[in-house]
Amino acid sequence: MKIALIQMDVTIGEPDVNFEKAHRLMKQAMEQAPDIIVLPEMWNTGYALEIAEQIADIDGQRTKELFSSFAKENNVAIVGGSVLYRDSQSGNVTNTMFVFNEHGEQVLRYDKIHLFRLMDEDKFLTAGNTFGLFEHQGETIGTMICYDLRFPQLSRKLVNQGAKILINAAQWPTSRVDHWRKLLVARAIENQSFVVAVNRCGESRNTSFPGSSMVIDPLGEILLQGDSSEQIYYAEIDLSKVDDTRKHIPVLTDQRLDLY
Ligand SMILES: NC(=O)CCC(=O)C(=O)O
Repeated sequence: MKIALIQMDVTIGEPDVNFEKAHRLMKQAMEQAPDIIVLPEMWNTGYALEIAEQIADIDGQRTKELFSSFAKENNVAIVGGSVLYRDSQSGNVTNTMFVFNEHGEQVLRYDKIHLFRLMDEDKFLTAGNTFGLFEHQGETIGTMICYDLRFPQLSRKLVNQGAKILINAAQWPTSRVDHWRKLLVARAIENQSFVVAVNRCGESRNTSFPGSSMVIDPLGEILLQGDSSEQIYYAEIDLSKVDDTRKHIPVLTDQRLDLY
């Protein structure tokens, strides 16, 4: 399975600029014919949460149109990072990931379940209540958005439901990049899963973002470590490595779910 990681800079509060860029980078990513494209967190607007009502994608219309047509035309699945989304009925604003399969069909909507207070998400956004899981080429993939990474219970839940790859889409600042790297490796080792993590790069409102997108294998080996520039990275994933690792040390089988 070949995965393209789109590590993009995001222009805060400017959906038109970000849509144009995401589309351009997605087209560029197709030059190496990936099976899946992954975008970072809230790539449509950045954290301009105080004007969320004006700039959020209403009912995800624009995002869904782009992903559906692109996926179908290019025969590629899209894990759409996340977008700032506004529901036209309830008015609720969410940090929402859409996944489209290679036929252009939506296969997942996941609203971030852990809102990050340090960046005021709790003041402006509504948290989701469901999990990020979808099937691709007969395999189960689990998804998380940024801060979700700090909750090992969530990734274990996704893995217990069959995930062999955990994807995290993020806007994780440079000041805590050390946590980012260590937690990603920990999630891969403890769950004996591939971890594919796509972070934004660049700077917004005096906060810098390190890029540092990563791909880690089920033994915790780092297969890809991004730098801080706008880039598309590629990783080939051999899922038999997950089965081999889980056979060698059967952590999932040995869980005491009767006790915890
Ligand atoms: N966008 C986020 O959820 C950021 C999470 C973060 O920075 C962290 O330290 O956790």
